[in-house]
Amino acid sequence: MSGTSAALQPPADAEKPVRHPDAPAPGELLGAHYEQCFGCGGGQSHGLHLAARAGEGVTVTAAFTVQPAHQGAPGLAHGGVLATALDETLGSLNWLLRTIAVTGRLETDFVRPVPVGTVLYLEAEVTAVSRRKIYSTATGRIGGPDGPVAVRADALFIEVAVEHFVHHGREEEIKAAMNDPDQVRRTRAFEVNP
Ligand SMILES: CCCCCCCC/C=C\CCCCCCCC(=O)SCCNC(=O)CCNC(=O)[C@H](O)C(C)(C)COP(=O)(O)OP(=O)(O)OC[C@H]1O[C@@H](n2cnc3c(N)ncnc32)[C@H](O)[C@@H]1OP(=O)(O)O
Repeated sequence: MSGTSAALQPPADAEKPVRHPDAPAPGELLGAHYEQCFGCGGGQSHGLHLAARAGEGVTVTAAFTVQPAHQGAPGLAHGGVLATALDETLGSLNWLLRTIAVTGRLETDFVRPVPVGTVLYLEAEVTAVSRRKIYSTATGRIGGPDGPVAVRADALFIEVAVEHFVHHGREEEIKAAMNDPDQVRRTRAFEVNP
């Protein structure tokens, strides 16, 4: 069974997404938006280390190998970890819009079990934009980039200002991020008007 709730249907006046002129070129690796991110950061030893790559239009691809630390049942990936991989891939689309956004809603279908050691091949696309709301969809395939779909998701991301993190994040990490020139540079790469 699969389906998408009404909250993830773009309104009639939603617009087609526009790739930002300064977006990374198709084929370019996007890199981590934050070194300590569980999804994409290199600084989390049990993280997913998901490496997303810009595609054509407002699309990305990514791959991640399920590790023993990601198990739910014996030898199988935890569903929440797979949802994280989808969430992270969908979030990386915002590099192409040069918009900072957070996940408001994420609806996931788990179609096939994903064993430890499997490479999950992810693809994501922004389908519509309505003011601050960014609608997107993703799939994760196994056995190869054209293999069967194991997981899929639809999502709604909401655009936020950088102050969202400064206001809500724990002070010690926020201070460290603001004092890290590399982090400031990465954050600016997300913003249209840094
Ligand atoms: C140097 C400085 C250091 C900083 C460096 C930072 C690096 C930055 C770079 C990149 C970061 C990217 C990070 C990606 C990480 C991967 C993705 C994640 O895991 S994100 C984490 C999980 N998500 C949350 O924690 C959101 C928690 N929720 C909220 O904070 C709020 O609810 C928020 C911002 C989502 C919305 O709150 P409102 O007050 O701003 O806006 P309202 O008016 O409620 O919503 C706006 C519109 O969106 C709809 N909406 C909001 N939430 C919805 C929902 N759950 N379902 C359906 N519609 C929703 C509303 O109905 C409204 O629609 P209508 O404009 O009226 O048509």
